[in-house]
Amino acid sequence: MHTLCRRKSSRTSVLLLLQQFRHHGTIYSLSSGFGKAGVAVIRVSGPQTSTALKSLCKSDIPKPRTVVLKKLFDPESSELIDRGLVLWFPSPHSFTGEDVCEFHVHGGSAVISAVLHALGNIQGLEPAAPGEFTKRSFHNGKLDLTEVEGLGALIHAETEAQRRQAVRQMEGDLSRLYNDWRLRLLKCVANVEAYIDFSEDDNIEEGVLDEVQVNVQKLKKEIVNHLSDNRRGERLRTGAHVVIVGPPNVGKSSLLNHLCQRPAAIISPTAGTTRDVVETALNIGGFPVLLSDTAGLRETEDVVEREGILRALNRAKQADLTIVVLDAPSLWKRMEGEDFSMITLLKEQLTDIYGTNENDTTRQSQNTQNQSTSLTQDGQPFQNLDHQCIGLNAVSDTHETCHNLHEEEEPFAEKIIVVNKMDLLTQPLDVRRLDLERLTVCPLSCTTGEGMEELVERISSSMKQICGNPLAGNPSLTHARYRTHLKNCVEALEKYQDLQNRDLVLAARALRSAIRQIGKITGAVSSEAILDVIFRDFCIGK
Ligand SMILES: Nc1nc2c(ncn2[C@@H]2O[C@H](COP(=O)(O)OP(=O)(O)OP(=O)(O)O)[C@@H](O)[C@H]2O)c(=O)[nH]1
Repeated sequence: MHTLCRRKSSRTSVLLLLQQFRHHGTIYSLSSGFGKAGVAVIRVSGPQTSTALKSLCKSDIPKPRTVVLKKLFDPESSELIDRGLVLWFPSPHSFTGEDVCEFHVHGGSAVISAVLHALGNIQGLEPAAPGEFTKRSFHNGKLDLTEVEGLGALIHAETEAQRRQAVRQMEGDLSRLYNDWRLRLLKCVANVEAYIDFSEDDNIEEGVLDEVQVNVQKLKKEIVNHLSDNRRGERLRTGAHVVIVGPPNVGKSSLLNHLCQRPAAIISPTAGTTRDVVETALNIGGFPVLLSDTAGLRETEDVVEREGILRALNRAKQADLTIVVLDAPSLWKRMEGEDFSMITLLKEQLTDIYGTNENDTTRQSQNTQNQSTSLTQDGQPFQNLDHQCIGLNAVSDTHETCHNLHEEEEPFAEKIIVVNKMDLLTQPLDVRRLDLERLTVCPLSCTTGEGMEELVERISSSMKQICGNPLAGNPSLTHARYRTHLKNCVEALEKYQDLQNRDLVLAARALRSAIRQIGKITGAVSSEAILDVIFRDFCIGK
């Protein structure tokens, strides 16, 4: 235990020493957004900050963390640049942990340029790289990597739910969870190493390994639970994919335009107008949605349209939520006078859309196992028929082949059936009779707007399922890299369990590897290459 701690503390001090030398320059940048604004904030961080402050203000440094109104001058020409607010944050009580100052000036581009130019002329000052202030903050122990990424997510947050999740992460909720796991594992490894070192002298408590085993098992269960989240946190951070599909001319583009309240897609009475995927980002009920309109699905010889249909099916396969649009007049025509159940009818409608039947599906799935693209008799490339299973799963669970193919399918591949153009019906169509388990049917008229509110509510409640409540329970796993490291961690814990009775030295090594994996999430273990990737997404000035 002692040796372990000593080794760790000497490594930590070398790391700290390295970090101190790594970022010795003084950086400056505009920290508020570009474009005209009432106020712009220019930030400086590093050892030369006080020099920069005195040079521009032509006065002594103000009291720490107190706003003062100052005239700002160009140090070279002594010309007045602007009058603004100045703040001084001496190290270590600053965002970066270094000496920091902020100039809050008028937001015109000429003012900003003049202040940046004046700062650039001071010896030792250099423009900041993207995310460099935050990177310094990380290196100085102010934020760990999960908090850094929470801050990044907060800056990019566009909806209320995204903001809530990001604030929680920035405030250290995930960091606390992962650090708790890391500390518990450190305790386990310390006990195992102590057992290895001292057991022969009988100097170690009985049952220490049993206790480790119990703790490892408990921890593994907690991590596995955390991983089994249906990627809620990631979906909330990046946006859930909602895809509109259906036959041509049923009003898919009209629906997209209605939802995003702008003419994003072309609407026309000509069937087959939409050829490619049209994507737009929306906020539905506080959740981020990436909504796609797609080409109408039908048999066609047109090569461009076929490519559009292939893209539509691909998009639908990746969707978190699929909105299948049908049109009420054709649905009504099919129901009129015919005596078959709603399930059969709907199944047929979906089969029409996805153009397959049970036998086809079996044949097609064999095709897809062998090759993703095959040729039709006339030598034309065939679309990847794998996608044609979508929709049928929801209707018939007896579709074994479909099911097998979709074992990997996300559980949130939900579907909503929209019956559009209700305004054209002269006779009532009781769409409630179409309600099926797992499928919601929403009657709608894009022309009159009737049914739109209910549809938005339905999408919104699907989003709640897909993205979860960011404030409830344990914090969500928000980044794919956390998932990778946690999976590796679970594997290492399983390796420990496998080896503990056979080779304790190797088992201890597996435990240490599990600790390293968690350390990589928080940044306790990091490399410049990984940091570069993480900070690359930050803007300049942050
Ligand atoms: N009466 C009526 N017409 C509608 C409604 N929704 C859309 N339309 C009309 O139906 C036609 C087709 O609408 P689109 O939104 O282009 O249909 P689409 O499904 O995107 O068509 P494709 O691009 O061919 O796939 C247009 O003339 C729309 O004005 C509706 O609720 N009622």
